[in-house]
Amino acid sequence: MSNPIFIHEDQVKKLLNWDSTFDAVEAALESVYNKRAVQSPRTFTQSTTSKTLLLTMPGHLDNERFGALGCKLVTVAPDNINLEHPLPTINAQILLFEEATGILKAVVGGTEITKWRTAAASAVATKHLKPKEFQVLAILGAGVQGRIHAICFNHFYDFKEIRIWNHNVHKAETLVQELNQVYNCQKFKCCQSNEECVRGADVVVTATFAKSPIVQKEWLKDGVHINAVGAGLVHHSELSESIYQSSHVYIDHWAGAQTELAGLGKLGVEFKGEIGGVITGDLPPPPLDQVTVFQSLGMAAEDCAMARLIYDLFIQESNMN
Ligand SMILES: NC(=O)c1ccc[n+]([C@@H]2O[C@H](COP(=O)([O-])OP(=O)(O)OC[C@H]3O[C@@H](n4cnc5c(N)ncnc54)[C@H](O)[C@@H]3O)[C@@H](O)[C@H]2O)c1
Ligand SMILES: O=C(O)[C@@H]1CCCCN1
Repeated sequence: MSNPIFIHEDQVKKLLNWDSTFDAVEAALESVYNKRAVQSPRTFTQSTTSKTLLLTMPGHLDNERFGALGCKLVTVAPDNINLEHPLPTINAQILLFEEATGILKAVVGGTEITKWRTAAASAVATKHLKPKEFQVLAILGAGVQGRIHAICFNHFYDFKEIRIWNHNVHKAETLVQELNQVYNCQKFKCCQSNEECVRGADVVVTATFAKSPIVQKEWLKDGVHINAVGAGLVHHSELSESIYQSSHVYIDHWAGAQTELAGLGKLGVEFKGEIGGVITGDLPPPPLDQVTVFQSLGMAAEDCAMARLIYDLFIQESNMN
């Protein structure tokens, strides 16, 4: 019996690319809708001696290119950001099993994967819910997810302006400076307020730990698409109740939404369906002038698909050397 291989974060980073990530995440979302994926409910274990939360996310995906049996172990430690030498808030590992024997075949660094697949899920949802060209992107939150969404959406779209706001403005300023330098442009702009950031935007991304709404309905342009990323058991409050009640809200998976977004159900919010149904064409996207929301929770199937992708690329590369 061979030992599992370890694919470390720095190796994962070198193997990741946006187009394959997009394909893997799209396949995962579609497979969940088509019942070709199994995702047992994720568990949440709260440390009693710190703010750290440990989640287990088991899943199986039946897909020729991205099929896998795995489990992501992921921690959320919001105070990591305040350390003298800040660490990422979200850290993960993905265990990948041989399907027939159940033997552990790889431990794949899951922190970069979590970053990339979450931004890619927003890009997949945006593409299918609003198939058109955009001018202005607004990103609320300049943390790990805010940054990777800016990079991902800049890769897939030709935005004229990408605005970034953070409740601690200095962080948004630093990120904007970095991105304008990396891409040798001036399209990244720092906003002093969330309202200034959102007004007139065609696409909005919320990626914060906000515990009260940071986007109000009256700021929204007709036909805007919102990717609400910071959500889950802990809170689901980045958008005002009236946005949830008046727009077309899609989710990544029903089972997760029923438990982790039960609060929205109690407010009378009706989800239009899983984004996978829009990908397959079973659910037609709403008219382009309607406000759409992709309420992202994150799924084990996405992580399994990504771990399989990275595993295959790693083996391919090892065989060439
Ligand atoms: N849907 C998914 O699949 C998925 C995946 C990963 C992360 N997330 C969620 O995305 C969010 C951001 O994660 P991250 O990794 O970027 O974290 P991060 O710590 O790197 O960034 C969080 C940002 O939110 C800001 N923030 C903190 N408290 C705030 C508040 N009260 N109001 C407004 N802004 C506030 C911080 O200044 C920081 O810039 C979290 O809610 C996380 O749970 C979702
Ligand atoms: O789907 C995920 O991987 C993350 C884990 C942390 C909480 C939010 N969702």
